Amino acid sequence: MKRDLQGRFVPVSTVGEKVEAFLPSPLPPDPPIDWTPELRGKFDKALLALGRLDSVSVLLPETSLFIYTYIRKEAVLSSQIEGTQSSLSDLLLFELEQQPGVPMDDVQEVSNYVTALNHGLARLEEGFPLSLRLIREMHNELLSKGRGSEKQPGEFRRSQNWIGGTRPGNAIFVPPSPENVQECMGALELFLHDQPAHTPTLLKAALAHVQFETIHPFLDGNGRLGRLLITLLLCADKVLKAPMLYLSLYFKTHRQRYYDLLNEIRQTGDWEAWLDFFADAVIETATQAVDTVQRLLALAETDRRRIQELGRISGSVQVTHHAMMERPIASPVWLRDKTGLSLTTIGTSLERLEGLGIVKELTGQKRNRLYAYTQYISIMNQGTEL
Ligand SMILES: Nc1ncnc2c1ncn2[C@@H]1O[C@H](COP(=O)(O)OP(=O)(O)OP(=O)(O)O)[C@@H](O)[C@H]1O
Repeated sequence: MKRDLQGRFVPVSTVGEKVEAFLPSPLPPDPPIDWTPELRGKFDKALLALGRLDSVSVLLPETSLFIYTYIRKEAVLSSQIEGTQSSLSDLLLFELEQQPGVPMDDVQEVSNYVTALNHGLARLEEGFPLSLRLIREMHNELLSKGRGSEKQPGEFRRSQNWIGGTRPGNAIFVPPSPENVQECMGALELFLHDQPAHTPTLLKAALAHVQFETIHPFLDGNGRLGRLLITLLLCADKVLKAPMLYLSLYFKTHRQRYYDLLNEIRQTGDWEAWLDFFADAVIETATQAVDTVQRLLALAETDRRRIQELGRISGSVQVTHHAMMERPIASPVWLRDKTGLSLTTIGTSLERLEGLGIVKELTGQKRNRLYAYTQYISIMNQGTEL
């Protein structure tokens, strides 16, 4: 559905140039969303896919083990959109204080993303609302260490920014001036808190993401934070009990269409086209996530049966294997601390797991060895390869 311009242009002077900054109208869209049977059908399908994802993550005890690596997979993907060259294994090695195969700044960036997401989830758990304060706190975590630290972590921008182009004059888009950021974000916060009217969560997440990117409230990290916001909203409103839905891979795969849609909504007011894309993203991503969980569970089950056949020693090998489902790259010391088994027993268990081809030693050294649950990592890795 076509609407008028979704805001107004305000002349601003920046970096010696006069340009038109865009001041978006507050959400929700006016006139309201046109729920054609096709769009309604797609949203119903998206909600169904989310429900399935939520039920596998809640009903199966083992899925809680996957979350650790799953969040890290998202961090890798979301940071890759930004141009960071770090893999899931690099991040897991970094967290074990081992040297990853890529520049430290890159992996630090991915690690910050994990910290930001976990911070947001922990605050929600405490009962803190999804508010501007929480968004700024997460931004602080996202940029506080490494490359972004000079880009005002945790603070809304105090200068004019622009998207695309080398200067404001040839930019694709100039977001609102810094004087208007607080007001725009205040309106977005009201919308998130269902004022003046309730908006169903999935629709809210879709609309808020675009509005957040249009306001571009920070100097850097707007893409990553805007993507985090989607998952956080779904968790805050209990659509998902575990943070299992991440659209980064879909946005990365359909990047041009994603950017075009963000741009076009402002001009044409065609929110429905964006909602259609967003629902497709949710359906595909949630379905893939269920598939990943099922493949991981099947792998774990097959490996457990093989371990069973080891006979008398199998008990401690099972315990070690179980711990490696939480950390698919682990050191013997971490496994000892996690399981309470002795280092000697862990060593023997890892040898047996290696013998079965389930784990692989990574360092080739006699000391400070590291073990990877290779097939598990390769299932998780799908889509993250550079
Ligand atoms: N034309 C546009 N209008 C509004 N937002 C846009 C437009 N093009 C891109 N964006 C958004 O801006 C984000 C990039 O902003 P920024 O560089 O601040 O974020 P980032 O997290 O550092 O980078 P990235 O999103 O590439 O990981 C994109 O991910 C997208 O969400």
